Amino acid sequence: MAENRQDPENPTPGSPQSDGTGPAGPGPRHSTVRSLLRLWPYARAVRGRLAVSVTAATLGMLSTLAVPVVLGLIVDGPLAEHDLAGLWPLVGLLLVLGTVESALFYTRRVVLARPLAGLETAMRGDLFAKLQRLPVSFHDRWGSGQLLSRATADMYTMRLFLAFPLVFLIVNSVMFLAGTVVMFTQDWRLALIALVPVVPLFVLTRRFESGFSGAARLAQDQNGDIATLVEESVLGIRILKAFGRHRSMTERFRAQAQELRRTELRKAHLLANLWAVIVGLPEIALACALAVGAYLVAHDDLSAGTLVAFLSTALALRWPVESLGWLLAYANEAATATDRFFEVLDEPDTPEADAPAPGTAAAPTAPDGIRFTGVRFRYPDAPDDSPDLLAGVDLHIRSGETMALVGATGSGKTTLTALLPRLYEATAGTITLDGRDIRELPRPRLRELVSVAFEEPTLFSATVRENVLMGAPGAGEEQLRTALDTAQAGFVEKLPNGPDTEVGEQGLSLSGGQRQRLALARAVVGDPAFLVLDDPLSALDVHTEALVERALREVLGTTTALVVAHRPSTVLLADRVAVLADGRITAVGTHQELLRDCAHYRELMSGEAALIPDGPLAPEGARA
Ligand SMILES: Nc1ncnc2c1ncn2[C@@H]1O[C@H](COP(=O)(O)OP(=O)(O)OP(=O)(O)O)[C@@H](O)[C@H]1O
Repeated sequence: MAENRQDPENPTPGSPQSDGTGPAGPGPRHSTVRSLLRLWPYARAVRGRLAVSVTAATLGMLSTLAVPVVLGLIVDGPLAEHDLAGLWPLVGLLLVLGTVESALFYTRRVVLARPLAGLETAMRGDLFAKLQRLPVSFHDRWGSGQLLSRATADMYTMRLFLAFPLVFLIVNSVMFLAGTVVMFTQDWRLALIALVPVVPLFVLTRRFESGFSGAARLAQDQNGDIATLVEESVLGIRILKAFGRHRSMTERFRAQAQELRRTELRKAHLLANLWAVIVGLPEIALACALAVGAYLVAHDDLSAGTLVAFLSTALALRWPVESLGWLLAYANEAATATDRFFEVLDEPDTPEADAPAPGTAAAPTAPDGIRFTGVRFRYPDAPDDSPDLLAGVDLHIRSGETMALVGATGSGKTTLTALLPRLYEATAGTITLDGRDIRELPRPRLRELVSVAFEEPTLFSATVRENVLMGAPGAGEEQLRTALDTAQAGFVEKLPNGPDTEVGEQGLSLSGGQRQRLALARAVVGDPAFLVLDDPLSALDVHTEALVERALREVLGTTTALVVAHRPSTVLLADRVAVLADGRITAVGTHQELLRDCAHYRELMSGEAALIPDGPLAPEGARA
């Protein structure tokens, strides 16, 4: 079985690199707006509420802007004329404006909270469904933490952007334009002075954006790398402890965390620089406007009330301008999260089934068993100068026959078995089941027909029953019991809740042999027409192995099976044995025939055979 675990000392090969150089690294960087526009198909569902939220926020902002105007009226009117009676209606108006503003603020928040939570759920659901559809080769390339961070942190970033920064980008722009118009109506000279910083700020924010978006992408990718490292360390904690590698793993974690810290500091530095200018420049412009305004009031060229109103308006515009920094930062982070989300969603799906060759799709199938004809395969990331791992495999497993597959370690046995349920696609040649090309079968149908038990038995955080019945969702209690009996999984009855006992994450609360037996039960529960077993008994003791073998023989009598075997005892389950070497099937025959005629087979079996010189597996000569 190909071990896809990571060497604790080396990073996941081919996982997306945080420097963007990995196979699944960042795609072409789009502009922030273009990236964010891709969210529209999801945001469309909440467009009505988004509009209500923007409208409420805009009206709230406008009522904020109206306050300085009323203040100006108070200063130039009732205060200048000592008219106390005229003061109260204007004070009342200020109160109304304050109340309206808080009501609108509440509306803005409430109206979006629920639909955006739904939107996040929908996006997360799409991502998960996509991950289930993507081929195994995709998962080989991507670190699990990269996918985890896309399904969690990135989703949160996108939802938060739609809830606040997006609304405020629109509202603040409207407020800025409205405030500018108000300032020009109050005094155009002061308005021009106050607006001088707009040009340098525009140039600066463009520069900031290009620097910040790179850092935001790097930080999000580094977060994914850290998630991968944490996940692998937790899953592999026993190995790390057993080999005393927990300290070196901690060092690696620290190094990655430091890198992330540096990136976050770079982001903070860029933002701080922008902020210093965003806050500083308008303050200087405002001070100039105040000086000029005071001069104009002193020369009776401007009323004091207008100056108060103008300054209050300009001060009310400080928030839309100052918030620009974090709004842009958030927009960039959301654009990066969107890019990362769609990088996964844009990956080509595994087709359900290839177009059947004309006239063959509905062809009646004959009981022909499994046929590999000229099958070739190489992993996409194999070195260019390496030969194909499978270089023309021809093998016929007759209907109802059990064929053992033996070969040196790394010869490609697991890979060959993985081609049958189309976990990988053969690069050339054909594989047929009862005469029908597997590419013509819809994948769900193919996987109903072909059942698999891998050497590394993966169990999910669910009950034993759920784990086993995964192999045949419609199966009932009787089939469950039969499958558990076949796999000699009697230990299940002794678990606290029998088959309804939850097995921990990856079934870690069970022993290796127990997990292997449950995986075997899962493979046989649906009485599959074709069974693939990848060294299914490797973790069992001799006694249990013998019991499983006896029960398996009954199951194997009704199916066509391919069994990867390392040990003679497993080979004995089979009717015939095929030898895989140099990417081809070099010999096929019964165990005895191969022992007699095939030197490579003798070599492969000799280690085990030597241990049982008088056993039924011993070469003729050894028993003599
Ligand atoms: N996902 C993968 N990507 C790239 N190369 C892989 C992948 N899986 C396996 N390989 C390589 O393919 C070769 C064959 O692996 P495979 O697991 O099929 O061998 P095997 O005969 O089953 O070995 P074993 O008897 O040790 O289980 C190995 O050199 C392995 O490194």
